[in-house]
Amino acid sequence: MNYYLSWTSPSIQSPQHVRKTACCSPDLWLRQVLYPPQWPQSHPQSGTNLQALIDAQNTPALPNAEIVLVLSNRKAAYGLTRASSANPPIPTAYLALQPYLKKNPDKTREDYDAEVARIVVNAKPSVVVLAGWMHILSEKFIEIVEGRVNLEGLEAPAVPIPVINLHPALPGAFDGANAIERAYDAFQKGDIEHSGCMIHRVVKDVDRGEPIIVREVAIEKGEPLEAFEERLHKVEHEIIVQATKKILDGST
Ligand SMILES: Nc1nc2c(c(=O)[nH]1)N[C@@H](CN(C=O)c1ccc(C(=O)N[C@@H](CCC(=O)O)C(=O)O)cc1)CN2
Ligand SMILES: NCC(=O)N[C@@H]1O[C@H](COP(=O)([O-])[O-])[C@@H](O)[C@H]1O
Repeated sequence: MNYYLSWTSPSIQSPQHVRKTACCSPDLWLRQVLYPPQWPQSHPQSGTNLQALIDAQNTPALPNAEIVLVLSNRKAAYGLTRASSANPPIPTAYLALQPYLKKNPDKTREDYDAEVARIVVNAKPSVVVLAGWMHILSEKFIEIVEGRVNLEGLEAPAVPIPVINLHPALPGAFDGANAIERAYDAFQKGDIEHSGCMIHRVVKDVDRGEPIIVREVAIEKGEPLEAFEERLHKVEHEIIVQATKKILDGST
């Protein structure tokens, strides 16, 4: 069954005209927090996993795919540039936590997550992919995108929307932020022999969802962190497309 896939406010029309969508937003999913070894999110080196998905559109890796919306939680995010520079350009949107809380002093972080969920559900996606999104999503977000909780003024999703995340470590190894650097340091101490990356389902507990694709990545003795990181990112760019396709194909 051929799907016509578009992203973020995507639409997949199968021959049965079942309207499904996959939702991919580098900043919703790829937002990076600034920490020393990482690029500032405005740096042209960031959003590379989004770029992998952009490049995979309408190829055998991701057939009939088209990204239609990119949501950012940072104005300067280079993912926005990647999206608007794509051919055809991909529409973008923006919602950041702190400005939201400043504008809505009576609201909470969970309310912010609910608004993020509103944007996502309004796109009617079949999947939400987190790929560098550095904000821990509350259960409220998950409940809304799965249709278990209704949000005022929001048409609930027809089917639960799976949320998947790209994590630059092996299952249960280095949960949380800065996993690449922590794994590299652990290797230097002789605590691990290799590291890896995975795509897993997103649940309330960070990085503890069911793995979908797991790939080991070697760390070479004496190599600088940057060399390991480059090798790992290359693998990430493969698995993020593969895992998204698996979810959309219903093969996982
Ligand atoms: N409910 C879930 N939310 C998120 C998950 C998840 O598995 N469940 N994965 C993360 C992505 N991630 C690791 O893969 C990750 C991102 C960010 C953090 C973190 O500590 N964030 C802090 C600090 C953020 C900041 O400094 O701005 C926070 O959100 O308060 C840990 C793990 C995406 N969300
Ligand atoms: N815990 C989540 C996490 O650390 N995610 C990491 O953010 C980077 C995004 O890169 P990109 O902006 O080049 O796509 C990726 O390395 C991804 O594994």
